[in-house]
Amino acid sequence: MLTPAIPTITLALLLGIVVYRLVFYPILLSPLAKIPSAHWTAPFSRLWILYYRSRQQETPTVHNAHARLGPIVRLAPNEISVNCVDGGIRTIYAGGYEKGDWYINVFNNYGIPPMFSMPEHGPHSRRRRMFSNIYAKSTLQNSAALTTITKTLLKDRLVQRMREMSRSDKPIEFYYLFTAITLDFVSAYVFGLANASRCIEKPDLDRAFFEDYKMRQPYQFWPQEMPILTALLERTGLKWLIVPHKVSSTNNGIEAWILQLCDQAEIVMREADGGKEPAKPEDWPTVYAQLRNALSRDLLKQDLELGADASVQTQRMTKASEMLDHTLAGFDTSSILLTFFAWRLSRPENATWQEKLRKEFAGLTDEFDAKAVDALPMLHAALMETLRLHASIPGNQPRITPAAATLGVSDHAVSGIPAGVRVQSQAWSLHRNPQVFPDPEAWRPERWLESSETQMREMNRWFWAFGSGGRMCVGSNLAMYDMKAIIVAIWSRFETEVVFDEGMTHKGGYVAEPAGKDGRVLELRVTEL
Ligand code: HEM
Repeated sequence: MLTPAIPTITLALLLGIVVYRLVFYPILLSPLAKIPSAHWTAPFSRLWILYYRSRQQETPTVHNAHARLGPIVRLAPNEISVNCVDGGIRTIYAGGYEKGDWYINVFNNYGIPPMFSMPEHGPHSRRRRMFSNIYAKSTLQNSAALTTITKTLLKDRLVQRMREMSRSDKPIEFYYLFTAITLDFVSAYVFGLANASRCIEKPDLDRAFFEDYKMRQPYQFWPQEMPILTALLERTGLKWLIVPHKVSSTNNGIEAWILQLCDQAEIVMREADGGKEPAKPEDWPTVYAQLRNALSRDLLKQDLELGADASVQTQRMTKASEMLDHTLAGFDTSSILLTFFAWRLSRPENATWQEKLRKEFAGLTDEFDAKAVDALPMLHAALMETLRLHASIPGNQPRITPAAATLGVSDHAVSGIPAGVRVQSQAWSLHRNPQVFPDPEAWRPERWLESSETQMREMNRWFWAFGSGGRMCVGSNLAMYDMKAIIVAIWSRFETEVVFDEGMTHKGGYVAEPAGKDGRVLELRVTEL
């Protein structure tokens, strides 16, 4: 008599637990239940936000949710977005919330995480300290090698290339021009000028590489948001159902290329170990060398644990993983930003800004004096305004809450948020707060020149193009250095006007390149002055 009742009771109990866990708790009892939901399904399902993530439309969708519901919104049962400084980015990012698995599921080059995706503080900050000196503003501005790199790349290569192109009377596609020059630039600092890419001299090849590189982006959704399903399909040989083979072969190609650049840099270093420094300082692989020397101090310890050969191989791949990240992060972000800068500057309504900048550049006694370029107020204002409206990483930067977190603006703060909640902020929304940036959709560099001291302080607190805290962009000074140098080189010699700009809206994902239309992005007519 008792036997049939036991499975029924067990089933009822299990059902009860499932209903409690998936419905009652998240909708009514969870501390997150106090947070307004971006969609009515958000308290019990991730499907709504996953849909927008899969279509690279998360950034505008979350932005609209904040505009409707305020600075803290719930995106899914265990996910929230926060759009404020106090109780928001200061608590989460300056407060050192950890990164979780979202980054490592994609940024795991050669199966080894670079510092960008390291989930934990300890290893991350050890690695990060290795780079603080070579990316410091004063190091960059005082580096004779970097000055030579800048002159060679801009004066000898970029300007020459633009001269040839402008003579043909055809408009120039600026997005691909910028991907080429920024890749050449960052790879020259990382690997040395002689070993760096030379894309600006062969832009068609660069375009093919870059299109392949970008083609991978929409597929990052799967490992990042659905890691278990992706791993399962990978194990059963069915991953091609969600990620085409071409994505893996492109990834392998990029990894092979960076490994080759690392091996070339290693030869330079070994020669230097043997007393033969490169004849030209600009050929020194600055970033590679820094990491190599710092890591080699750990080598002895690893030798004991792994055996000498295995540890040499691990170090080789560790260096390649880190260098791949710096090279790709460096050129992708800067080229997006420069493209939006060129667009804004070349539009008829901003013609006066082109004039103002040209006048400012004419006052330079040496266009390659990095300190003087950095101090130009109009250039700085125009770049800051472009970073505000067109941040290259405007999308969510997820972190994981510690236990008993409190988030949100003081009188509406939500406390008792449990550990393990995915929390994120986005530059797109922080940069469009009308109280801080009046008329937020307008490109008005004047706001960085004419605002009161109090207003300027507030603008700087909300400015988040490079993130903040211990995980803030390590290359922000290099980015400002190379973008400013490129702008001066171009607009002190050429005038630009828009021919085609129908593609100049942002994609809505984590990295937000221009959407483009029919393979065209931003075509400008260029006239040499
Ligand atoms: C306009 C140019 C750039 C922008 C807007 C930008 C933006 C950012 C942002 C927002 C982050 C934090 C991302 C997150 O936590 O999800 C980041 C991190 C990073 N960026 Fe940049 N970046 C730029 C240029 C560069 C350059 C030139 C380099 C070259 C070295 C670089 C290397 C890195 C690295 C290695 C990290 C990870 C830092 C860490 O985890 O400690 N970035 N960047």
